[in-house]
Amino acid sequence: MTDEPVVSMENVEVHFETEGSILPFGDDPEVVQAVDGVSLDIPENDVVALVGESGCGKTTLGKTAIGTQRPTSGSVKYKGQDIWKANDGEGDVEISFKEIRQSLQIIHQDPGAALNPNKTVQHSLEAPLKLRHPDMDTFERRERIHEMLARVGMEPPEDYAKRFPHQLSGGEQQRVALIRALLMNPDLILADEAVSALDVSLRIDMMDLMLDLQDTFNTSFLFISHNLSNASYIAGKSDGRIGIMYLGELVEIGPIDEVLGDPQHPYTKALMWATPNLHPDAADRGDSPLRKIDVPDPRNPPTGCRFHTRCPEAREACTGEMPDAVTVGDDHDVACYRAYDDHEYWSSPELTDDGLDNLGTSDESTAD
Ligand SMILES: Nc1ncnc2c1ncn2[C@@H]1O[C@H](COP(=O)(O)OP(=O)(O)OP(=O)(O)O)[C@@H](O)[C@H]1O
Repeated sequence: MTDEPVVSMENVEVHFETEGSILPFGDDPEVVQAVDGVSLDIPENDVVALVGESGCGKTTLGKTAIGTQRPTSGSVKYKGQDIWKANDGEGDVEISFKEIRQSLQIIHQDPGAALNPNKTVQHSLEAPLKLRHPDMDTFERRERIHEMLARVGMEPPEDYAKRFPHQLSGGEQQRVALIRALLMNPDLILADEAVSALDVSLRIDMMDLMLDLQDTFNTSFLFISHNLSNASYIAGKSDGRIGIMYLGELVEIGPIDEVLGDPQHPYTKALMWATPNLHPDAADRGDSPLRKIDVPDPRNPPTGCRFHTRCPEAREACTGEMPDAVTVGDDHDVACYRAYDDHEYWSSPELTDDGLDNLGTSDESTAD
C-alpha cells in the first residue's frame, strides 16, 4: 500500500439533514448539500490549500478527509484502506481505524479552545508522546518537548513548558497545537483556518513555520482558508496545489501558477478579483465580475453548474447538468463547460438576468 496517496477521496458527498424542524406528515427533512461529488488525492508530503467563501463546505470536506465526518456517499481511503470500512470492521481491515485517526490530525482556528486550560504546555504535549512512544521515559519526553518548543521559537523552552494556555499569546497557542499534532507523527494535518485568527503580520511566520515542519516531519497538509492570499501563499511556497470550492463542489484545482496564472473557472476569476493583492491591476480592476453576491442556499442549490446564478459567463446549457471536471493543464482540472471545446455551451443562448432568480450584486471580498 506504500504508493497509495495518504488520503484519497472519491466522489465524496456529505449531506446533512437539518434537525429540529417539525415536519408535516409526509414531508422530507431539509437537506444541506454541504459537499457533493468531490474527488481528491493527497499524496505523501504534499500541500493542498482549499479556498472558498464561508459555508462552501471546506471544513466538512476537511473533516471527511481526516475521518471525523462520515460521508453520506463516496469513499475515503487512508493509504488504500477505506476509513469507514476500518471503522465498521468490514472486509479485510489492514489499518485499524484507531491508527488511521492517529495519523490524521487537525489544528483549528482557535487553539485556545483546543488546549486544556488546566494543563501546562508540558502536560499537553506529553500525551501524544506517551501514545506514540510508550517506551520514552520522563526525561526523554521532557527533552523532546523542549527541543520542539525551541524549534518553533518558544524560548527558553523550560519556561514555556511550565505555562498554562492563558499565559500564551494566540500565536504561541497555535504553535503548541501544531507541536501536539506533529508529535503524533501524522501523515496529514488538517489546518482549518489555522492562521485566520492571528494578526496579519504573524500569519506569514506561522505558515512558514508550518511548511518548515511539514518538510522535516514528512507530513502532508490540507490547509483550509476563506482567504485566497493565505491559501495561495502556502500552496505556492510548498509547490502544492490550490483547490477552489463553490457550494460544496471543487470547481478548480491545480498548481498555483496554473490556477492563478491561468484561471479557467469564472468563480476562480471572481475570487481573484476580490483579492486585490493578487490582481495585477488592483486599482483598475473594474466592477465585480459576479452577477450577484448572495450565495445560494445549500439546502436548495441551483441545478446544473451551481455557480450559474452568479456567473458572468453563464449560458442556458449551464442550468442542465453539473459539469464534470476536465484536465486543462499540468495537473490542472476545472469543472466548467467553457473548458470543453465542443460542448453545446458554445451554441447555447446566454443567460440573461431576467432568466435567473434572486439576482443582485455586492462586492464581498475574500481578502481580509
Ligand atoms: N453538522 C451540520 N449539520 C447541518 N448543517 C451543517 C453541519 N455542518 C455544516 N453544515 C452546513 O454545511 C455547509 C458547509 O459548512 P462548512 O462549515 O463545511 O463550510 P465552510 O466552507 O467551512 O464555512 P466556514 O468557513 O464558514 O466554516 C453550511 O451550509 C453549513 O451550515
